[in-house]
Amino acid sequence: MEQNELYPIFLKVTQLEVLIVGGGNVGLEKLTFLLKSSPNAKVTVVAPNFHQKLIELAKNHYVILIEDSYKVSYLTGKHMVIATTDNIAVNVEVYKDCKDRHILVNVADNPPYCDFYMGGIVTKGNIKIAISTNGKSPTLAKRLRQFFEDVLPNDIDDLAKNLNEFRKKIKGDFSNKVAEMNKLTEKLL
Ligand SMILES: C[C@@]1(CC(=O)O)C2=NC(=C\c3[nH]c(c(CCC(=O)O)c3CC(=O)O)Cc3[nH]c(c(CC(=O)O)c3CCC(=O)O)/C=C3\N/C(=C\2)[C@@H](CCC(=O)O)[C@]3(C)CC(=O)O)/[C@H]1CCC(=O)O
Ligand SMILES: NC(=O)c1ccc[n+]([C@@H]2O[C@H](COP(=O)([O-])OP(=O)(O)OC[C@H]3O[C@@H](n4cnc5c(N)ncnc54)[C@H](O)[C@@H]3O)[C@@H](O)[C@H]2O)c1
Repeated sequence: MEQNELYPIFLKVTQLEVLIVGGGNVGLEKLTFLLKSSPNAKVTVVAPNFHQKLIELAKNHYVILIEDSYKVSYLTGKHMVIATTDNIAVNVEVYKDCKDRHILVNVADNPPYCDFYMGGIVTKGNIKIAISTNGKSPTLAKRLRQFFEDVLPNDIDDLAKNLNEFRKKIKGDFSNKVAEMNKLTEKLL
């Protein structure tokens, strides 16, 4: 069976600088899901025109809008870039500029021009699940996200917090804590 070899990491986007190039439908979609997962993410969006809903969304978050066409200088200080313009040549230019500077880049909806994919994301308090279909079906990623949002109980967060409290109370060294935590959670599955 073909295996998904992508390596998921959970980025602290409050202490990273994210740039979105293009502010249309796709830019809005990517920003919406980024902020749904990470409402305090620091994001800059550069485009000559912005979708009205993107302007509204930016107002309530740490999002800076720059009304301009893409220029390489906008990459300065950025860790991660998502290109969403309707101009393929511009998206490829962004991709190449980022590769030259070792900046992680995603050309939305264009898998060969992605260092990383955006995933379907489920958040319940401290618990977060990220879903990838290896780029095979974004629609399936969306459906799986909806499924897990529905079936994961809201009090899963209480469980995480209680286990955190319990761990603090266990006496002994690290290996003793591991053994106690495993014994307590044995029946969870
Ligand atoms: C998960 C999600 C996250 C997000 O966007 O933040 C996401 N796409 C979402 C929705 C969605 N996007 C599209 C449709 C219509 C489906 C269709 O047309 O078939 C729908 C469904 C809908 O809207 O209902 C269009 C589309 N997307 C890609 C292609 C190209 C291709 O498939 O080859 C095309 C066709 C473009 C064209 O026709 O030209 C590619 C990518 N989209 C990814 C992520 C990455 C793979 C993730 C994975 O591994 O599964 C990847 C590879 C790169 C990337 O963009 O990072 C978000 C759901 C969020 C949620 O609901 O939770
Ligand atoms: N709309 C969709 O759901 C969808 C789905 C799949 C693929 N696509 C493709 O994705 C691309 C973008 O689609 P869209 O619907 O977001 O388009 P759009 O027209 O809504 O938005 C394009 C955005 O890119 C900006 N832009 C154009 N040139 C730029 C430049 N030089 N620098 C910075 N920003 C620039 C525009 O100002 C605008 O904000 C298109 O190529 C489209 O074919 C769209």
